[in-house]
Amino acid sequence: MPAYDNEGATISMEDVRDPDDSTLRIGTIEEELAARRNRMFKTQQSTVASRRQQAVCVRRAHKKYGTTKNPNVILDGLNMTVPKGAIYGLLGASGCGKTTLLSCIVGRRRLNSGEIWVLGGRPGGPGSGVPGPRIGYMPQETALFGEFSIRETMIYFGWIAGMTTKEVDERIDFLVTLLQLPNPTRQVKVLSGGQQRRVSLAAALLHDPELLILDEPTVGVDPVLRQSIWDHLVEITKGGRTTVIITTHYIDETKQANIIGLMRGGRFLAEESPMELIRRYNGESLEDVFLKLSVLQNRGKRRRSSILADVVERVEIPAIPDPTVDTEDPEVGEISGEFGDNVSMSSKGRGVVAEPTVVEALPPEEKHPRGILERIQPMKMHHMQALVWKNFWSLFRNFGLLAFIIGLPISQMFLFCLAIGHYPVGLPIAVVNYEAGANNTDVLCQYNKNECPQDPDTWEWNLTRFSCRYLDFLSQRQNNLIAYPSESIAMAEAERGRARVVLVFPSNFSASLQDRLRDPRHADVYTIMSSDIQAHMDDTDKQVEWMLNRDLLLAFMEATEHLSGVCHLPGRLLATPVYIHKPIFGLEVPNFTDFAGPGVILT
Ligand SMILES: Nc1ncnc2c1ncn2[C@@H]1O[C@H](COP(=O)(O)OP(=O)(O)OP(=O)(O)O)[C@@H](O)[C@H]1O
Repeated sequence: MPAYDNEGATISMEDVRDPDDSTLRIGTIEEELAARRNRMFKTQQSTVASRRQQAVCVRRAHKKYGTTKNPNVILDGLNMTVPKGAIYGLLGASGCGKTTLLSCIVGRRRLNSGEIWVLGGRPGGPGSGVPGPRIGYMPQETALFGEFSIRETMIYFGWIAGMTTKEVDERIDFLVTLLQLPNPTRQVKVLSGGQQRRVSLAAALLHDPELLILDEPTVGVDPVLRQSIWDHLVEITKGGRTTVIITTHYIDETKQANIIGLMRGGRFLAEESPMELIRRYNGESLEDVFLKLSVLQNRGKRRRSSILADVVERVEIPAIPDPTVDTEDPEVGEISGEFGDNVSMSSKGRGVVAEPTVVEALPPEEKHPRGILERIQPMKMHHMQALVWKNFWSLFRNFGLLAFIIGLPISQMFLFCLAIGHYPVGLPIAVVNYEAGANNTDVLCQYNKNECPQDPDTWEWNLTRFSCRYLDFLSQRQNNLIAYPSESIAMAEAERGRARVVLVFPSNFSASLQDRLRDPRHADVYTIMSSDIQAHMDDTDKQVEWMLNRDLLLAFMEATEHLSGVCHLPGRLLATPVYIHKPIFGLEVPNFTDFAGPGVILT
């Protein structure tokens, strides 16, 4: 009785091999295919070890694009088995998902569910060599650097694969001859599209990988060259070390493949040797076979029932419900007979001709303990070397980009030093000086600068117009003082952005200040309030606000020091009792450009 996995797939012939029996040799691909045909319905147990023996083994692959509500299902439970040493032709209509499948195999995309084993490991997993020098991948879209010559391109990819420059040079001559490439000194960007694709193919062949994955390598290639490419593929797979998976739209050229997988509707219609397919379906060509199988699939006939009805006892098996499949759609739910697993079936297995099933789950996935170093995968030296070399030359040869990269920070620094960080001068300061009189339009009002307002006999103070003294010193720091007759007008102007600060001096400012200093114990709130200069700051620019604030305080200190001077009193008598010495480091007058420059350069 055959063993089926939980989608009803029987287990492949290679899976039945004892994984521990290392003496068991895989024969030629033809022998293997014949053996599989004979064992098509034999009970076999699939093991991880047996899957890892294949070059590529895909099991129950599901891949969809789009949203959950509107999914575009590309791979729908696909199984694929590529034995080592085979040329595997992957065929299918445009858009059926060949590239998607290949990019999952090389680890560029991930399946939504299912298993992929490549050269015994999981793509991207530890020890798989995928991605890495064990595989050579020629993508559909070339990934070449236009500024490089053909030789430099080969050196870059050779270094990535761990080759030395000497080894690359030795290989270039052979590849140039094989693929009829132009002179290796020619720049890639001046090559034709077909020539560029051949350079891309050369890059994949360069390091003689164990697994070659070629996505339409013969597009735009003339028939003679196409033949020599195929001859080369046949040659390199002869020894059994190299495996090739190749997609093409020229169906008949895959006659030289050992196995072809005909892909349609997210699954394989067949996975067989080309000659056997032609014989079995009595087709004139592979194209003919593909057409017949497509018609069968469209009719809703299961390949297994239609092809193998004559060899299998007809037994009805219950369907395995699969919520992802629309049971009303006759296009979906075909059996996709994989040669590796022989037959798999979907949820629409209702009424399928098959033997009774024993549903077995896939073997558990191998768990690799991964250390932190393994997880972050530090870059290898030869990768670093190749990347630095590539980036250096591609920059060096692209003068516009180089000029931009060097010129941008220089011009940024230049503009920064020109425009930002200077000491802010000429800031508009609105002054409402009620002490000088509401009608006073002269912001620098009159006062006796060198006369001491202290009686020399009684030492009584008679402080007047101290606001004018203060404004005099402030104007030496900020020279754009504008007088306004009232606080409301000045505030309105500041709100329109015409003043950075509004200074208001109460009408009895000097007298109150004098009272406050002379007899602080009896100074009431009114006296204290009216002896303050009221300042309303525009705080949108913190740096400017900070410097302006500093000027307002320093001007007050200078005015009081001057007053102490003319009265022959100690200079700091009226100053704030905190003495700021010269800075230990930095400048006494701060320079914002010096302070912010390093940050801007780093940015
Ligand atoms: N990144 C993506 N996002 C959404 N849909 C995608 C994406 N890549 C491919 N598809 C769709 O998946 C389907 C299969 O694309 P894929 O490129 O795998 O087909 P293909 O068989 O390689 O086609 P061709 O032979 O023309 O190269 C297409 O319908 C395509 O539009």
